[in-house]
Amino acid sequence: MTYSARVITLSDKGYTGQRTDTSGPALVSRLRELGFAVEPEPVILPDTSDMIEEALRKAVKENIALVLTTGGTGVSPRDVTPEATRMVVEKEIPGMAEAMRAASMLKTPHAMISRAVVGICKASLIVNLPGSEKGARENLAAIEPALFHAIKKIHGDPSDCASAP
Ligand SMILES: Nc1ncnc2c1ncn2[C@@H]1O[C@H](COP(=O)(O)OP(=O)(O)OP(=O)(O)O)[C@@H](O)[C@H]1O
Ligand SMILES: Nc1nc2c(c(=O)[nH]1)N[C@H]1C(S)=C(S)[C@@H](COP(=O)(O)O)O[C@H]1N2
Repeated sequence: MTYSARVITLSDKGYTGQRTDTSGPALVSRLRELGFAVEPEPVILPDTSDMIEEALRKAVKENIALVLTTGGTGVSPRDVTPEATRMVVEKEIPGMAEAMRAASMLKTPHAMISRAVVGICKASLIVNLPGSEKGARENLAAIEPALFHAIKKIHGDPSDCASAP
């Protein structure tokens, strides 16, 4: 089974062309390696709550199985990705967000600043990742071991959890 995926980059500088978005393309590339049918171009938006919420709802409506966001998880005044994500998700998966922070703390103490949220809306798993390419890659790597199992369960796989790889 091939699952669909979309990457959404949240970056004021990326949106206005002041910075080249390398985090979005890095995530697209990793998702492709993992076997997702991922759209080649990341969606780039500014750190604006309404626009983020709208983009997430659109992805849910289109039944995108995995939506990765990168950026806006920190504590800068304009960082609103977790709040916008919470407006959309019906269930949070705190363990996945905690796993990302725990693994990231082994890389940098700044990891504790990320307020990333992971949650589900209908058939979509939404994962917030930090903005830097390094942070985005490392956080995704932390949840990769449970990613397909989570997505299969979201899509109603009735198999026994204990027997799943
Ligand atoms: N989309 C991106 N691609 C590449 N590097 C990024 C991206 N977003 C952030 N970074 C890097 O991560 C660092 C921390 O990200 P953060 O979002 O706090 O920066 P920022 O300058 O507030 O970004 P922005 O104004 O674009 O939202 C940035 O200084 C930059 O080096
Ligand atoms: N694994 C990992 N997690 C990380 C980082 C990193 O380099 N590696 N960067 C941290 C930093 S510096 C910040 S400010 C927060 C939030 O980043 P964001 O505001 O760009 O989303 O993510 C953190 N999480």
